[in-house]
Amino acid sequence: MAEETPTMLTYVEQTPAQLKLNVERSEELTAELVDLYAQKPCHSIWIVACGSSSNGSQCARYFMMKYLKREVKIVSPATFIYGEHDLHEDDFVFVISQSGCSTNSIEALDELRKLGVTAIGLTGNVDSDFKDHADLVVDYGVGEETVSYVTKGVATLAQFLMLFAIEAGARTGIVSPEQRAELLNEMADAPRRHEIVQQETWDLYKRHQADFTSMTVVNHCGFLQGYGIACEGALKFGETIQIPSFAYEGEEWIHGPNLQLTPNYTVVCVDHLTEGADRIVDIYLAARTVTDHAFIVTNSERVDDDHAIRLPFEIKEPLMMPLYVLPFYQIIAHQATTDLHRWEKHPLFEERFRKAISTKTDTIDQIMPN
Ligand SMILES: O=P(O)(O)OC[C@H]1O[C@](O)(CO)[C@@H](O)[C@@H]1O
Repeated sequence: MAEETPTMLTYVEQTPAQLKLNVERSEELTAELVDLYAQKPCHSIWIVACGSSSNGSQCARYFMMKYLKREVKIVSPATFIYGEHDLHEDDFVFVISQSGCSTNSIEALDELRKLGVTAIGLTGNVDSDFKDHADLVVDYGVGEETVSYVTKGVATLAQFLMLFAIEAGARTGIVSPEQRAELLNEMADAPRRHEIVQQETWDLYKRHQADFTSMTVVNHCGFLQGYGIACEGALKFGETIQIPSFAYEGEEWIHGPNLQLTPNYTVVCVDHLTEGADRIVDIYLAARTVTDHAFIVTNSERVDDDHAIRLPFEIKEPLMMPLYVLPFYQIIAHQATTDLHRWEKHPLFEERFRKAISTKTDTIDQIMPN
């Protein structure tokens, strides 16, 4: 029997097993990057990445800052190449591309070489074009993912960056052995939590299928790691459902973009579960006064269950939550696109835009044929 073509959902469902495998081989998985990091005291960390690779980094950013006690800067490859590359001599820089085929990320590796800096490329495909442009190619451990609307790759990237922070922190004496053990122990529960969120999302989707298949404009809000998750949600909804979909830091949303709110808008909030959590709930409740199409990931009792995704487990380190909250967005993006028969793009986009400008090398057709 012919094998079924994998979909986004195939890889959402594979994510818990990959998260489990990777946390169990934390030290080995991150060793190459940790060795380089520990060679000399680091000033700041720069991550150069676009799209989901940038969002996965945004999801891990505050965890990395907390456990490495360093600034972590995320810059898009073009911005880096065109001018924002004034590196301090002790800065630690790497470029991320899951496919290893994004032309802007490949050029950022070339830019690093021009600047005389070791060009480190973090990727899910070590045999991609990255290998011809990097001094060191590091595999972040996604396993296989052949669908270009990446899902497993985003969660495992965020996990890799968090594991890197734990192991580099432990190696440089910032993270104690007890802290390391506690963090890895909680991360070992992320696969189970991921499965719970998958189920919660299917329940929410079934209750609100009419809402999720009638969205016209979506505004996504969150703070800190909640903002990272919202950024990835905005990208996925935009890429797949093909509707205007934007992410805002919560307070930024209510300082302007909220002025366009109508009962037709969809608003999605992600509670980051620490200081400021009340504020995101306030923002969600304010949005609900105008539109019924408002949803939130939260454990707050101020919010009714009907519009909420709950996280019914003991969370000690909320900065880790992207590892198991991302499927909320991924499942809705997949299912709404499927229900709406919206996988095809506009014919002029296919015929003209794709020919007018490219963002990936030709190798992408072998790496992500689906
Ligand atoms: O991580 P990569 O492979 O560089 O891709 C970055 C982004 O490019 C896209 O494939 C669009 O070209 C996005 O789906 C993806 O998030």
